[in-house]
Amino acid sequence: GRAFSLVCSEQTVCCYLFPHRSFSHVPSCHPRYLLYDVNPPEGFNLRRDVYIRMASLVKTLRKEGHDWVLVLPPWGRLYHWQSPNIHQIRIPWGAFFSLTSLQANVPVIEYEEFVAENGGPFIDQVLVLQNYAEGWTDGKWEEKVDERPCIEKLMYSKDKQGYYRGWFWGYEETRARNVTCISAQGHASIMAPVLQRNITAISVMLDRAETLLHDHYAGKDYWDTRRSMVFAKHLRIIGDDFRAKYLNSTDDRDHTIYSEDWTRMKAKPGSAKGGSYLGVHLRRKDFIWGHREDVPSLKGAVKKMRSLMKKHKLDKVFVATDADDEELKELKRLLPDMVRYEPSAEDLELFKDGGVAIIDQWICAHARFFIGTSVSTFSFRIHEEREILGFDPKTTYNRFCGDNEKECEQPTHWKIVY
Ligand SMILES: C[C@@H]1O[C@H](OP(=O)(O)OP(=O)(O)OC[C@H]2O[C@@H](n3cnc4c(=O)[nH]c(N)nc43)[C@H](O)[C@@H]2O)[C@@H](O)[C@H](O)[C@@H]1O
Repeated sequence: GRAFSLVCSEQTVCCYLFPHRSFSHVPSCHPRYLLYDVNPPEGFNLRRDVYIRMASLVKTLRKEGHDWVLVLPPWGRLYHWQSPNIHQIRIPWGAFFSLTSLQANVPVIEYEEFVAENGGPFIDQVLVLQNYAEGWTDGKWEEKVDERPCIEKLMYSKDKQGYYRGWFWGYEETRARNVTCISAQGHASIMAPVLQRNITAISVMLDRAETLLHDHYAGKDYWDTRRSMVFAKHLRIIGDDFRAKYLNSTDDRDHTIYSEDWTRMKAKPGSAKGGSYLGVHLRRKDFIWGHREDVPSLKGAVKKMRSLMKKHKLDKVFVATDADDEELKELKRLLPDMVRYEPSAEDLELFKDGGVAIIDQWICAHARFFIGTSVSTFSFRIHEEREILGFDPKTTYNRFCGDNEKECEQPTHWKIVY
């Protein structure tokens, strides 16, 4: 009321007295926190894509002069991370990515830092994003966002104290003060006015954040964020050692010098030569269960690998795959000379399934020639990594074709915008 307005006429006094409140008539005392989560079945590499959308939203909010910080959603409970007996929840981003690199793009903090700064595990407002129940009106696409009744059953429930409990990345003590549903159709930054209007909430979480589209796919902002997603150094070292030991590949020899500081990394397209091996990402499991037309049989894939090795005069092949034991046995029989990164039990425990996936991606990214799997985001992230390293696009944007696929369209080349 009026008393507040009088005391709070100056920002310093106001923030000292009421550190956790925002006021419309003075600049915010506190940064505001944007948290987010993604639909549970989505995998690691699609989640990396959603991060780019959220970073873009935070940039938009900050451009408008508001102090927002992005809170990194801890990794865990991923459907594809099935290695038994290892603890795979509440994994901080620092286990997989270089935090200083991320921070050079947009202010980010780990979830546990948020809890410490925020004075407890409370999220003021959860907005569950959903589509419009009525679909597109008149079949016309338009950007819009509105508070609407929840279409699906809420994954949050109210406790006795009136707080909402939910998954919250495996942090059982985390609670939300309020949960509402929002129908949203459009790019990530359509949320900016909604977040700004809702001025009393210091922390806002967008659930089902994948509902929002990229602000500008493959534009400068996209690439800045993508380039800032530098893999954690301890994982790159494992990948580099493996390359040197089993694939005779080093950065000096193969012209893949990497700068820790991504803002200085600007390799000329075609400058990278890559190690003298064929890099392969062969996605199996849920990609073959549906008998998809664009995914090859093991026999078909091996035939293609052999022909590429011959064509590019490569005597080694490195294979990254999520094939199950039975398929792996078959693959070893068909391709006895393939090289794979197979972590020891200790390494798996240390790096987890996510770290092992990154090591596989890093090794594929340094191959002289790469071939991946149709529409797999795992393969797409390798394309981007190779683009950053400066490979000729011809050696990167390749995918396997299904055994009976008629029109086997190859992946699109997305050039970096610096
Ligand atoms: C059908 C869709 O497929 C999408 O998968 P897709 O884009 O390939 O790629 P991702 O979103 O990364 O999900 C696939 C996951 O499977 C494991 N995986 C796949 N290939 C490899 C590999 O070569 N090496 C290692 N170490 N691990 C691999 C890894 O955990 C990876 O994150 C999913 O994101 C969606 O949830 C959905 O299931």
